Amino acid sequence: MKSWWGPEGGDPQAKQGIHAAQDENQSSNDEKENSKSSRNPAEFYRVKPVLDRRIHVLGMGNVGKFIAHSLRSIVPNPPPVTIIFHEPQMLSDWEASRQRLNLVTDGDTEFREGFEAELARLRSRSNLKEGQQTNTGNAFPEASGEQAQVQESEVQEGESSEPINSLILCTKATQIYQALSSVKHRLHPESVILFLQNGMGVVEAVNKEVFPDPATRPHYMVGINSHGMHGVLNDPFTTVHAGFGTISLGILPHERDREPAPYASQLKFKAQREAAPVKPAHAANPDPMAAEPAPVTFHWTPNHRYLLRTLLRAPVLGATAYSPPDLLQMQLEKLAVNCIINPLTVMLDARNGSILYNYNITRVMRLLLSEISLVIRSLPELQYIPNVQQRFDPGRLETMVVGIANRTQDNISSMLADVRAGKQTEVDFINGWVVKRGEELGVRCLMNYMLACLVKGKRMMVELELEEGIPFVQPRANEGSLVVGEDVKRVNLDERKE
Ligand SMILES: CC(C)(CO)[C@@H](O)C(=O)[O-]
Repeated sequence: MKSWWGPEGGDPQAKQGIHAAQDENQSSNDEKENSKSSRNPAEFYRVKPVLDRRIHVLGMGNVGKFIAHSLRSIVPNPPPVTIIFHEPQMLSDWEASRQRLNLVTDGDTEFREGFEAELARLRSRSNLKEGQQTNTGNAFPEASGEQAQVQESEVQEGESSEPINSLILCTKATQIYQALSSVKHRLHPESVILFLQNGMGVVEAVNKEVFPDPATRPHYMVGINSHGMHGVLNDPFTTVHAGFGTISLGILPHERDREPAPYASQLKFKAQREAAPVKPAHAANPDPMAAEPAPVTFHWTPNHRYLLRTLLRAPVLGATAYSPPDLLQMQLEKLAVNCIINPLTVMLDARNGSILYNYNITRVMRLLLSEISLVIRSLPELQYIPNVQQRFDPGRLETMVVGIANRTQDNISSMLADVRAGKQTEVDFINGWVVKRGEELGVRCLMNYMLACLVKGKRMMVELELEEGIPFVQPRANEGSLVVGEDVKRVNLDERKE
């Protein structure tokens, strides 16, 4: 498996991002404005020391294991790392094992140890909603007697109620609510959460569903991972680092610190109102009479700084820090690539290279990209950024998609792997996000809508096939994480034998 963002395909504009050292300068500049006493990073830490160095990693898929392993590889003085499992069985397997995470690179296995492990059981979405009513944003909310009892009785063996200051969230976008519900009561307004999901709209969904009150909401960071990893069959604590990539990181300015934007998308497109002509998609343009936006000030908390600096110290991650507008544009570029490669490989049931050198597929790609490009170029949040029109031109996006499909031609896309395993896909956070934002901006994205529906339909079909034990995919050797379909088939057959 190759990383999708190799140096040879690196995009020159994307590389405008600020390197760690520059970021340090940038952030100290911001702090000069924010606080006269914080003149340099050392002073920042003297004024606002980090009391807890522990980093929690939630989501023990390949990305989670890779991140946790990399953090423990930092020399000198690696941070204390807690890995969080969702299933009691996984925690028992870990406790029965040598309690090591292994990373295989070019056939060499390196192990890391010294992890703490905890259980945090997934809660249903209805529990999450209940939690919202009681959450005060404090890691130890003062619950009423009855609530306290419920919370106390819910703490099982292996679970913890200690506050979490730095959390790296590595679950799939589709698992985000349940994952956060399992630790929500341990997060507080000064905690920082790093989101490492594919697609867009995850943070907005979390704000709506999990942390609706900005006053008690934790701080956020976002990361874009381009490393390629896969698992090893019957070895839950080993990950193969199959393609070297990077992790692009940035902080998201918190609503508590944000200036109100001088623009707003007002036009709402409703699919039912067919008769009404679709207005030109310029609702996103700022009001010409409105004042220029105030410069954004990034408020760095000690936990932000600590988590960012720690990740930058892990060489294998290839982490780089970017300003929020640069990171947003990189996320949108990745989104455009995912909107094409992921669903098309699902529909073709083939590796990434299958979309290349095929004129009919190219036509489909262009139709999809025309919608995606228009939505992105109409986004109000990009209106004051120079060169957005050129950067997200459909032709340029096509060049990117083709380049990445070519470089990863032997990979099975994450969405195809999910569909083959009968798992829920991230399509709602990929093509679904384009459709949703398009609706808000008056851009009708019928092709992306249709493709998202087809992916969901195909997934449903596979789930039914798996339930009936029909074999349909043969994995290649060593593709441990991709053979779930095979396992399920085997389990079903075994059950029948019994
Ligand atoms: C770019 C990509 C499609 C390459 O496999 C990857 O982001 C994925 O699999 O989701």
